[in-house]
This record gives sequence, structure tokens and C-alpha cells, in this order.
Amino acid sequence: MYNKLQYISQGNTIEEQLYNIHQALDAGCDWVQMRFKNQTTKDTFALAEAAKFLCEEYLANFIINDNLYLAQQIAADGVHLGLTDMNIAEARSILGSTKIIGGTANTFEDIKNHIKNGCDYIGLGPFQFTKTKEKLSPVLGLSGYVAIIEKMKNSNLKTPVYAIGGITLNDINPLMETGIHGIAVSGMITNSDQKKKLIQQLNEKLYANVIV
Ligand SMILES: Cc1ncc(COP(=O)(O)OP(=O)(O)O)c(N)n1
Ligand SMILES: Cc1nc(C(=O)O)sc1CCOP(=O)(O)O
Ligand SMILES: [Mg+2]
Repeated sequence: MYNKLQYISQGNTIEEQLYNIHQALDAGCDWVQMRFKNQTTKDTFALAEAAKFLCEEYLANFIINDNLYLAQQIAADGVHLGLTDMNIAEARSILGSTKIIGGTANTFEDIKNHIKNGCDYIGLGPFQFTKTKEKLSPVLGLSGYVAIIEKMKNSNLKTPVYAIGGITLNDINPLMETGIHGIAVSGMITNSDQKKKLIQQLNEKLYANVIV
């Protein structure tokens, strides 16, 4: 079972990114997606190597946003691909069956396509407006998740879905009640000055109904 909390990194420099990733790991995050936009190949590679090293130290999963070839080059655990990134079927044929491939969705159609193409999980969003990403797809709100997850259940589609986009602590319970698997968050963790406490609270909510 995939962990229910994915931290998406933030920062405009390698140093800021590594600081934020380290803080998130130290506070208990066990899944990191490196998201470092509009940077040089050299800097992106340098960050990826350093972040992968950190994640290994903390036994955390480490995936890379957008860049499949970078994920392959540094032997990351996987990649997250958006609707305008490489097709998931092509990505699967390159990475093979052992690597994690996540795909962005905004509609039930997106989800069906990704599942047909072999993705491991879906990032479904945005839940609400967020400043973290530009050019957002239409906001889904809770009712959007309810409708899409219902359609997945009716079609017997069981691929884990992560809610994403402007999620705060109070959103977790209603979101989890829709039947999603977990959440992917950036700002909530990056901007928290009590990260350990926050991640404990998040995990309590995310794993509340998991029987061990
Ligand atoms: C878990 C997760 N879900 C969705 C996204 C968004 O990916 P994408 O649409 O490619 O947008 P960018 O992150 O590349 O701006 C994600 N990164 N992670
Ligand atoms: C990277 C990303 N993708 C989204 C989507 O809807 O596809 S929303 C988003 C930003 C997530 O960060 P935050 O938790 O700070 O809102
Ligand atoms: Mg992308």
C-alpha cells in the first residue's frame, strides 16, 4: 500500500529545496516528490542527486515531477507526470514495472486513460485554489471528488487517488470520506512552523480508518 501523504517540494534554489525537503523528512514525511520548475539541467540534476541521498537516509520514497529521464538517470523511485507531460504508457515502457508512475487528473476521463496506460496512482486536483501552481485546471471542490470517486467505484477502478491543491488540515476528513487514498501537499507543510506536530495530525487523520 502506498503511503497516504506525499510532500511536494518547494523552493527557488537548490538550497531552499534541500532545506524544505530535509525539514519535511525530519518531521516524518516518508514520500517526497521533487518539484523544481524552470531550472537549468545542471541544477535540477544536482538537486535530484542530493534530494535522493537525503530520502535514502530517511528511508523515504523519492519521485521526480515531470522529468522521466532524470528519474531514470538517478534511479529515483518514480516519476509524476502531468496531462501535458509524457504519456503514461510510453513512460511505463521506458521505466518498467518496478518504478512508481503517478499521473495528474482533473476528470474521470483522465483517470480512465491513466489507468488504461498503466499508472500506479492518480493525483486528482485541484481541490481548491492554490498559489503553488500556475495554470490550474478547473477547481473540483468536495463535490467534484464525490462525483469522480463514485464513478470510479461504479466502474470498479481501484487505483489509489491522491487529492491535491490548496489542502489544509480541516479538509482531510471530508476528503477521506469520499474514498480517496491520500493527499499530496506542498504549501501546508512547507509553510508550517510546527511540522512534526502537523505531520502527526495529518497521519492521524489519514490513517484513522486503517486496520493494522
Ligand atoms: C500528486 C500530484 N498530483 C498532481 C500534480 C500536478 O502535476 P502537473 O499537472 O504535471 O503539474 P506540475 O506539478 O508539473 O506543475 C503533481 N505534481 N503531483
Ligand atoms: C502541484 C500541484 N498540482 C495541482 C493540480 O491540481 O494538478 S495543485 C498543485 C499544488 C499543490 O500544492 P499546495 O498543496 O501548496 O496547494
Ligand atoms: Mg508536470
